[in-house]
Amino acid sequence: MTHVSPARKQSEKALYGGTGSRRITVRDIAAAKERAEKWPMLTAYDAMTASVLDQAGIPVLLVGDSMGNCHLGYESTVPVTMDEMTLLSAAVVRGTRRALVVGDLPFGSYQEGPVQALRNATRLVKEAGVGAVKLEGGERSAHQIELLVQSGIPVMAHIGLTPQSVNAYGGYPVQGRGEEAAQQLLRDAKAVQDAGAFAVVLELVPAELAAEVTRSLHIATVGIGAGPDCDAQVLVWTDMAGMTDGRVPRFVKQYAQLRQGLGDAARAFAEDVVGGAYPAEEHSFH
Ligand SMILES: Nc1nc(=O)c2c([nH]1)NC[C@@H]1CN(c3ccc(C(=O)N[C@@H](CCC(=O)O)C(=O)O)cc3)CN21
Ligand SMILES: CC(C)C(=O)C(=O)O
Ligand SMILES: [Mg+2]
Repeated sequence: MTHVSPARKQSEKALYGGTGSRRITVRDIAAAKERAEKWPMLTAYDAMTASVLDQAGIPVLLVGDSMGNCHLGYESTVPVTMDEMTLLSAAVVRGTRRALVVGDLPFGSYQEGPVQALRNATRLVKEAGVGAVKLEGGERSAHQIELLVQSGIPVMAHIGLTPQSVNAYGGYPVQGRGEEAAQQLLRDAKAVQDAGAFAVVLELVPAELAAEVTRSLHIATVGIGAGPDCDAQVLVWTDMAGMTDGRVPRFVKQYAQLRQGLGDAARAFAEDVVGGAYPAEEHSFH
């Protein structure tokens, strides 16, 4: 007879602040919605940063295609490839023990249709070890979401502002303003829920509309620039920690000034080397 230990049966008490050492799953996300419990999500692009965020108790880490502009030096998320996503997603999985790691499907990796989406999502699950994937689009991506979910791959959807369409928008404008756009957002939200998504990112939509979507869905909403009433909130980690160079979007709150701190450390090291203060006796061997 199979013995199921109490530890294994025990479900996660809270997504943030929970004590469980096993990895968070999409079932824990569903349970948090039942408890009306809010939770945080951050992006991560490498094992070291991911380990810091994991040890801080962040329950869900997104290997965002924002790696394009935040980590790889591209202008936007558009050039990011499946090879890049797979490499960095594997690093984030290796750097974490508890967080659910979600991998973004990059531009061009799912737009051809459900079969292409399944091929690329399967690669992220098998080669990188992610627990779920994310893709952009509401009604327009419902068939992709359906096949992935039917195939056993949990999907986080992403509606409102979908940054992979930056060339069509001509920028990053707020979405869902006006009655017609609001109705479309509600249809998109219902479509991804019906397709089987376990959560949906709402990006850059009016707070009142995001609250209405959150009330009308049984899956979790994850807001970014979508007001305070979503079930969860996500930020790009470099924005949140003050590491991003230059202007950050209005919805960002900076909780540290790592860019300043790292620059200060580099300048102090450089001055010590130039002035002969480093290495000192305690750093030397005889
Ligand atoms: N560092 C970073 N942070 C992000 O949040 C992010 C990325 N990169 N790359 C991918 C997308 C692009 N995102 C963006 C980029 C710019 C704005 C922005 O500046 N929006 C205007 C609103 C304009 C309006 O009022 O219509 C703003 O002032 O916030 C928003 C989201 C969100 N994502
Ligand atoms: C901002 C989040 C939702 C994202 O898609 C990303 O970082 O790529
Ligand atoms: Mg993304």
